[in-house]
Amino acid sequence: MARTSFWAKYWCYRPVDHNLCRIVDSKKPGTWRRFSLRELHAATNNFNYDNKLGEGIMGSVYWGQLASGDQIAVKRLKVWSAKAEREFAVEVEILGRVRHKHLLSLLGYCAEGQERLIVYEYMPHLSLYSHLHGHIAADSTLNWEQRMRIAVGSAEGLAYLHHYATPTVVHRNIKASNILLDDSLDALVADFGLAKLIPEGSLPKGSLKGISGYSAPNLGKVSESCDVFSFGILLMELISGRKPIRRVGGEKQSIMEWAGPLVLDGRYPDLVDAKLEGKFHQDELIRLVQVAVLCAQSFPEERPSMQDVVEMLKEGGQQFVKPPSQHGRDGLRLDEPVLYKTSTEATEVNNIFELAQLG
Ligand SMILES: Nc1ncnc2c1ncn2[C@@H]1O[C@H](COP(=O)(O)OP(=O)(O)OP(=O)(O)O)[C@@H](O)[C@H]1O
Repeated sequence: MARTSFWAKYWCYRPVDHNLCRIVDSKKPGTWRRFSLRELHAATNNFNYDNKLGEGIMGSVYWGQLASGDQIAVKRLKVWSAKAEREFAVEVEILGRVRHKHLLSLLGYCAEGQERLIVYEYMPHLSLYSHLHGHIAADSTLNWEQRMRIAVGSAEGLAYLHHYATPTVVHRNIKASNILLDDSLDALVADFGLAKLIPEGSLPKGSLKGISGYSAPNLGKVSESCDVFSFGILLMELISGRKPIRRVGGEKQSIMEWAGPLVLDGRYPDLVDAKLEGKFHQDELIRLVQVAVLCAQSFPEERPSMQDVVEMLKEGGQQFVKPPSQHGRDGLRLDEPVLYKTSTEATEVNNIFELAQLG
């Protein structure tokens, strides 16, 4: 079967959305600078265990407070490229220049002796992971509107990295713990581009390839489409409140394996996190589910670009995936969505679909 093409055909005739180019202003520009090790020791109480926010594959993150009173998060890299201080600084400075309101910007770095540290603004509302599955999950109910804003915001951040940053950046590690939430619970994509600082072979095999359930099945070259796949998983996680991988009867089940039959039966409301107690926006639910399914397709060339994703998430009224009731449960695989090319056709089906499935 010939692959690709829908996106090429559909999107190449669309006017360019210049909004994406315009949203480059950061909420807080922050002042980029080099920190001394001494200053960071003082800020984090000597990297005290009590200050530790968590640990990832590249190192531990500590909460700290500068003499100015500003709160920071300091990532202390445990594995770093043998690059000289100067080279490290150059690479981090490139990342530091990437500024967007939905990207967690770097405030600076420290490279002294054996230490390599990266300094970020501290996000008191922590990560999406903490809200959905972590230690604050029991007390947190992100409502539908907040989830929708997180979906659109993180898509915009990622689209900026893929399409407008100079140089463009493939994130490589999109997941709920790398989506941080600001004071208004808006999303900031964190940790972008850091994988570049890690030398080949210094991490356990597969650690960046997402043992956690976010990684695309297509092996080989890391590209933007791998981020798009992970973003699809993230969307389904945001809708359902489920982890990307669960153990069911001793077997691992991916979130898409769980969601697939529900999507095929058109039971979209059954995908929604029970914590929302049925309070969600039906049209937006359809949009989120369909975009999630499109992003998580097996074949990378069939996935939309992040720019397309932003437009689809923001635009109401159009359906991009033929509803399952139109071609039968056995006829549709998640990696073979049937796509509509005209909005009229889509609208008609959408109406039938809404009446039949959600009415
Ligand atoms: N600026 C920040 N403000 C608040 N919490 C943060 C900040 N940066 C990171 N964290 C939290 O610190 C913890 C560790 O982050 P880290 O990025 O090291 O690991 P991770 O995201 O869990 O995994 P990975 O290493 O694969 O990215 C995570 O829970 C993350 O959400």
